[in-house]
Amino acid sequence: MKLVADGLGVDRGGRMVLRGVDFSVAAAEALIVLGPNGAGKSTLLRAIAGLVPLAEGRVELENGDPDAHPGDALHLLGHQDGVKAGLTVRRNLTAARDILGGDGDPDAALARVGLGHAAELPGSVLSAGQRRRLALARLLAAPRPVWLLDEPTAALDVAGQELLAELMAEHRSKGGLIVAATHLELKLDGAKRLALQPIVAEAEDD
Ligand SMILES: Nc1ncnc2c1ncn2[C@@H]1O[C@H](COP(=O)(O)OP(=O)(O)OP(=O)(O)O)[C@@H](O)[C@H]1O
Repeated sequence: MKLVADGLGVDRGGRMVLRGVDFSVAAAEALIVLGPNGAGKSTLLRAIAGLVPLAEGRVELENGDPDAHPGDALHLLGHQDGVKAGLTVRRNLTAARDILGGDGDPDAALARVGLGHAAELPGSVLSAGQRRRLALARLLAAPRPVWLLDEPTAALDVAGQELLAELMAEHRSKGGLIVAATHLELKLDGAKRLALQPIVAEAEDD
């Protein structure tokens, strides 16, 4: 399994925000996407997930399950944690597993991210860091090989960042691959790097 982008370009609102993006990430590898605000990191993850169309180039999951839609092979953990406020923490996970498929154990996932004590609480009472931990638990409850992580350390305390590093290492050791967008350093041993810069509007020719 390999995630490959070749000459990828994306237009948002009539302006190219990504152009000529090339990368290749194989099973057990990771790619860190770096860049300042507005460089197109989130857009790239959404383009990989098929949530925004490509204006140029291609991105494909090679040697994945030929019968599966590429979107079924990935998780996109975005800025929004996707926590349903009216559901309990456990129900948040079981609902996600029902929708996404998979055979992960929700209670084991909650214990792993340090939310075992909160299983019966409504999602609405979780703190920002707990919401992010619940989003990480979703990666465990509905296992998928490709993790697309957008600023995954956001709201996590030091212990939470250690936990994230462990989960990412375990995922790779099981043959998963990771693309993570960040402003900051991430603990991802041997990761490839892709540096994005905002595309400055080109001067118009008269
Ligand atoms: N729906 C949209 N319509 C028009 N422009 C958009 C849209 N979504 C994003 N953009 C623009 O695309 C560019 C890249 O945005 P993106 O959110 O991908 O950057 P980012 O690198 O993730 O930034 P940050 O570090 O601030 O999260 C920005 O200039 C943004 O204004």
